[in-house]
Amino acid sequence: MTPDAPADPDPWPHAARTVAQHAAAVLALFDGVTLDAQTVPLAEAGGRVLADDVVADLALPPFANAQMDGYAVRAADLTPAPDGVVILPLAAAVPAGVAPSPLPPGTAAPIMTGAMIPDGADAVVPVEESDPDRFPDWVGDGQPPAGARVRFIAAAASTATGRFVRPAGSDLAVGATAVTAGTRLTPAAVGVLAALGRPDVTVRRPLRVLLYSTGTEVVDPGTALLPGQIHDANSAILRAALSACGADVVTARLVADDPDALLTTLAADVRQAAPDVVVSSGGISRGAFEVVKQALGRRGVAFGPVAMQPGGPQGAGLLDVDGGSLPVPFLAFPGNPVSTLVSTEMFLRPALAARFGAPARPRFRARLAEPVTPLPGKQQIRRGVLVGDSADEGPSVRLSGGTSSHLLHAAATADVLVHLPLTARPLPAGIEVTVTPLD
Ligand SMILES: Nc1nc2c(c(=O)[nH]1)N[C@H]1C(S)=C(S)[C@@H](COP(=O)(O)OP(=O)(O)OC[C@H]3O[C@@H](n4cnc5c(N)ncnc54)[C@H](O)[C@@H]3O)O[C@H]1N2
Ligand code: MOO
Repeated sequence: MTPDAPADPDPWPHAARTVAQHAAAVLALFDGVTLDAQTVPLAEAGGRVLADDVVADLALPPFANAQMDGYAVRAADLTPAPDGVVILPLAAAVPAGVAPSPLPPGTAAPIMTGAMIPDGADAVVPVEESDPDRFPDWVGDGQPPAGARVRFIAAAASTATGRFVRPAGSDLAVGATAVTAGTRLTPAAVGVLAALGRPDVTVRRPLRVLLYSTGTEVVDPGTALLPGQIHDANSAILRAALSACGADVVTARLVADDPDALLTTLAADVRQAAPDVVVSSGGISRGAFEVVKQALGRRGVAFGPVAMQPGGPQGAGLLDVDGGSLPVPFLAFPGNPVSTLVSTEMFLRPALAARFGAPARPRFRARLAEPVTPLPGKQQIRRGVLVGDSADEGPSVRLSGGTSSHLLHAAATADVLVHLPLTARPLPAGIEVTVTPLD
């Protein structure tokens, strides 16, 4: 197969896209991608995206229960003697996990946290408000000896109806939407589904991703380097980021700077692995061996500059490997590792968050700990370490490493991406900038 694209195919219609324009173009690539629903055991559902609303068919809590270890009472029975003390005869103890007998009027039943409130009771007096402030020994066996009584201290007399009672449905009512379709299942959301008694849950299947790291010089970690070779860092970066986004890398390859071979392999992989998106790194700038650009420039993928640093060269489009029958979103990131990392955070993750429920990065403000002069005409994304977070002034950020996109180790020591404003003016220390976490 001979690629029919010239070495440097037409760039974007605009000279350079803005970050927002390219982000919108990347997002639009996913318009035709839908992820079917699949049922998975709840134990495997954390982080997945819920396919359908889950409606509560059980109230949470399912029954009124005690919020404290103490005594189930009728609040109206706590009429104090002149010295403020209340004494009540004791009824059978109520452990958690049983259906108790109704509470005889004028009595108090020892009750444990989570145990069902007996019919007739409407409040719980904590054991600390009895004298002595612990349960009598017989409570472990359940039945009170004849004449057993509890003496409450004066504070207990102010017990109102409902005190330390958790009503049925006070967390979630029957018929309410427990978790909404499209929600990424957090530990708490999985917990709610478990509390509702769901052993499994219907979620969206993961996005299928094909990864291509390009460059004749790039070899797998674990391989001894020959002169001129480097290890493939980009596949590791992309795999980790995609995994955090809930996507599956179905195939990953290292491909040499041979456009014919790349096209042949890519066509076979697209047919076989049926990816939802292909992400490549390298081979897209202005050299003589730009394998991705040369192979795909006339196959639906456009290449050109984005006014961003790092990550200036970009490629994106609907890849056409089979005469248009299998258009697949294709994102071509630049080869420098920090460029791949920043491109992932600026374009891929936001699109996956918007379309498929991947976790979006929160944005927050931090003050520059040092002055910095941005690159004119480009949205510069630096790497930074948060230093100090005063209650009055919020966090500060110190830049980690220089601007160059080969400085991967400096990026690995950073907490955040630092989004410098689009200005050529020097930025003094103390000015606020937007940062996004990098974990
Ligand atoms: N004359 C020009 N040269 C370059 C320009 C330009 O505008 N004019 N842009 C520069 C910028 S900015 C970037 S970024 C790079 C992008 O180049 P490519 O996308 O073509 O990437 P490569 O040339 O293949 O590689 C760049 C660099 O990254 C290393 N690399 C590649 N793949 C990996 C990998 N998987 N793991 C680790 N490192 C990798 C590669 O060895 C190169 O050092 O172009 C500039 N040049
Ligand atoms: O824009 Mo390149 O991505 O700086 O290194």
